[in-house]
Amino acid sequence: MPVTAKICGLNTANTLDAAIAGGASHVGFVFFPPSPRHLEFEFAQALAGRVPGRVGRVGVFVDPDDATIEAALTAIDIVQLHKTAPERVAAIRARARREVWAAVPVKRREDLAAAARLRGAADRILYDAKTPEGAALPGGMGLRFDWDLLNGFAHPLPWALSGGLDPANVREAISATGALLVDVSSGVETAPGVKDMDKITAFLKAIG
Ligand SMILES: O=C(O)c1ccccc1NCC(=O)[C@H](O)[C@H](O)COP(=O)(O)O
Repeated sequence: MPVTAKICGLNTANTLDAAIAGGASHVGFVFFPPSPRHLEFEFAQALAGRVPGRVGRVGVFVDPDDATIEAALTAIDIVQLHKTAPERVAAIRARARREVWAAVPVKRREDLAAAARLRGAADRILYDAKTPEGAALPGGMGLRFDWDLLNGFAHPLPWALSGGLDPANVREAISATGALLVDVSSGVETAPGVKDMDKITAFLKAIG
């Protein structure tokens, strides 16, 4: 099975185009004002218009209210939720009528128990590195977790691997975990929120 990739936190036309040209299966737009990758809805819509139908447009949210999701729906195909309780994930999925991914932050093996609670609520789990208590962002911080924690884990849903991936380590991450979908943000940036076209291209080449 070919491995595919989501390039997250895209915020310029050039870097979005590089992700599409490089073969990304998904592109991510962040709707979370504290993030350096946050997009206004109108701009997200303009970016979304550049994305061909074969590429999934993923909206990234942190425990959003209904109005926030509603405002973004015209720009996205998939809702990705962080810090959102399973019952709320299910409610958003029912209301938005979109595929829903839910992040499971991982630092220790016991963190994986959260995955089972998403069965029936989400369509896909995004295993991501747990960010420190009090951190401004629940993702997009370039942190990785111990990939061996996924060894032998019975995944309750389709899943993707995220957290601290970059062009140099993504191949090893895929070998270690068997991931078929990988997700990256900081690893293809030159500074927080500043995506780099060459790094995007290198990341997508590395998984091919
Ligand atoms: O990227 C953000 O700014 C962000 C903000 C709020 C919630 C989630 C966020 N990112 C989620 C992602 O899907 C990232 O791609 C994922 O956490 C991996 O990030 P990185 O470790 O920097 O590659």
